[in-house]
Amino acid sequence: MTEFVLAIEWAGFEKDKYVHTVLEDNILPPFIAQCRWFAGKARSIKQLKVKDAVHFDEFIFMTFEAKYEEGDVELYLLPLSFVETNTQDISPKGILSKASMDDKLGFLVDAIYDVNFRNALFSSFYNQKAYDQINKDVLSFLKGKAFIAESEVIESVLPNIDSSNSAMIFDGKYFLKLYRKIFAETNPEAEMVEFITQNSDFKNIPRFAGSITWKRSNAPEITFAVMVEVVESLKDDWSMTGDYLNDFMEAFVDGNFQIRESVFGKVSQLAVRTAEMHKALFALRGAEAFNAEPFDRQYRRFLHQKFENLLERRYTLLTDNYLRLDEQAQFLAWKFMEAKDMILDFIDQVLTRPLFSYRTRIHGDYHLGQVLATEDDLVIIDFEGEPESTITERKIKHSPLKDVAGMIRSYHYAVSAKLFNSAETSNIDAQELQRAADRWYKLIKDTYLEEYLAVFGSPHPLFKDNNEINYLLLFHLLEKAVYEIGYEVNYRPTWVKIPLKGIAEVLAEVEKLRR
Ligand SMILES: Nc1ncnc2c1ncn2[C@@H]1O[C@H](COP(=O)(O)OP(=O)(O)O)[C@@H](O)[C@H]1O
Ligand SMILES: O=P(O)(O)O[C@H]1O[C@H](CO)[C@@H](O[C@H]2O[C@H](CO)[C@@H](O)[C@H](O)[C@H]2O)[C@H](O)[C@H]1O
Repeated sequence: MTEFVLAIEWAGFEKDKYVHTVLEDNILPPFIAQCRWFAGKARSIKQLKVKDAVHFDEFIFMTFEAKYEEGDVELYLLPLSFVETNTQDISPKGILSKASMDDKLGFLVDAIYDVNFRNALFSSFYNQKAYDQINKDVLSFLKGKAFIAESEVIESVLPNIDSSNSAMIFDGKYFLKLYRKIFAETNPEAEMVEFITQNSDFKNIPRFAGSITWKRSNAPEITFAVMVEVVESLKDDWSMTGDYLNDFMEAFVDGNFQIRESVFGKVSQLAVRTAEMHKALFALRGAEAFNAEPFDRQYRRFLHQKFENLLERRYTLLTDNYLRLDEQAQFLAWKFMEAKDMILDFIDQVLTRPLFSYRTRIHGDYHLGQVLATEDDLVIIDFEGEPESTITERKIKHSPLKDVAGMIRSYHYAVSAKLFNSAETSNIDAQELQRAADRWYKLIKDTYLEEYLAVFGSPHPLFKDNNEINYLLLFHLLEKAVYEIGYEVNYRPTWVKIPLKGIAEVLAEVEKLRR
C-alpha cells in the first residue's frame, strides 16, 4: 500500500470524478489482482470504470466495470467503508488505500472486513429495510422463511473458504453470499432458493433466509446478496468421494478390487436427493419462471446452436494450446478433433428427432463439490448456474438429465484424478489403472442412474422413454465434457485429459447407437 491518502466523502461519491480516477487508475488494479473473486486475472484489462454508488447507512455499494482487450465486459460489486485508524484490526487483504474523511485519518476498505458494515447488514435484514436513493432506486432487504432471529445484534465472521463470491456467517446460523460478479437481472440462485423454500417441501437445500436487491427505476434489478441457513457439514461430496477412493486405491495396490457397500449407499442417497430436487422443481407449477415446458423448436435450436458454438470455441482453444499439452492429452485431443463430423451429426439430431420429454428449471452446475455432506444426509448448494453462461441463459429450462450428466461426469473426474494423480499408483501400468478406473466408474454410474430413475417410476412426463433418456444423457455428457476442456486448459492444464477421456467414452456410446 502506498503512503498516498485519498480524501473521500460519501455524499456525492457517485459524481466525484477525482476519486473515481484515482480508484480506476491506481487503487483498484493492484487490489483486485489479489482478490479471489476477481475472475479477470488471466485477461488483459483495457479499462476499469467506476459505475454506480448505492448508499447504505454510512457505507456504499460501489459497482465497477472491467473492460478487456478481448471478450465481454464484466460488472463487479465492491462495498466500501471508511475505517478510522486504530478502531479495528482490518485484514490487510481488505484495505484499498489510506484515506481521510471529515478530517479523520483511516483506511478505505472492502466493507465486508468492517464489523460495523456486517452489523448494519444484519440489522437491515431484521428490520426489512429499504434505502431510497436520490434517483428513485431502492436498496431493498428481504427476509425469507428461514430468518427467525430474535435480535438485530448478532456476531458475524468471514469464513475461510475458497469461493468466487464473498461469504459472511451471522450468529453461526445464517450464511450470506455477497455476489461479486453481478448481472443486470435477478440472480438465478436467489430466485431458485427462494422459490423452492417458499413453495415446496424439498428439505435438502439450505432454506432461504433473505436477499439484498438493488431495485432500479429505469433498469432491471440486480441481486447483491442472498442469505440461507448455515449447513453444518464437515466436507463436501467431492472430498468424501476422494476418501472412498483412497480406500479403493489402497485395496487396489494390494491386488484387490473392492468398493465398500456404504459407498454404494451414499451414491444411492445422492441419486435419490437429486431426483427429489428435480421432482420438486417439476412440481413448482403456477409461476411462469418454473412451469415445465416441451422440447419446442425454439429450444431445440438454442440447444443446437449453443453446443455448436461451444465446440468451435473448444477446438480453437485446443489448437492454440496444443503444444502445451502432454503426449497423451495431445493424442486424445487429436482423436476429439478427428471426431468432429460424427459429433456434429449427433448434435444435429436434437433438431429433428422425436423428443416428448419435458424440461424444467434445474441446478445447472451440478457436481460433487456442490453437495455438502452432513452427519447423515446431503445438502445441495450453489444454484447460480453454469459460470460461462449469461444470466438469461442460466434461467432456461433443460432436461433434468443435464444435472444427472453433470454428476456422472463428476464421478468420472473423481476416479480419474485419484488413480492417475496419486503417488501410490505411480508404478502401476497405465492400462491396468485404466481398467480399474473404468470398472469403478461403470459401477458407480449405473448405481447413480438406476437409483435416480427409480424414484420417478415410469412412465413419468419428464422422461418419455429409454430412447430419449439415452440420447439426452449422452448429449449432456458430451456437452459437459466439452465445456470442461475450457475450464481445465485455463485452470489445470494437466487435467485436460480427464474430459478428453470422457469425450472418447461418450463417443464410443454414440458409435453404438449408430450401428
Ligand atoms: N449454506 C451454507 N452453509 C455452510 N457453508 C456453506 C453454505 N453454502 C456454501 N458453503 C460453503 O461455501 C463454499 C462456497 O459456496 P458456493 O455456494 O459454491 O459459493 P461460490 O458461488 O462463491 O463458489 C462451499 O463449498 C461451502 O464450503
Ligand atoms: O466453480 P464452480 O463450482 O462453479 O464450477 C467450476 O469449477 C469446477 C471445479 O471446481 C469445475 O468442475 C470440474 O472439476 C470438478 C473437480 O474439481 C469435477 O467434480 C466436475 O465434474 C468438473 O466439471 C466446473 O466444471 C467449473 O464450472
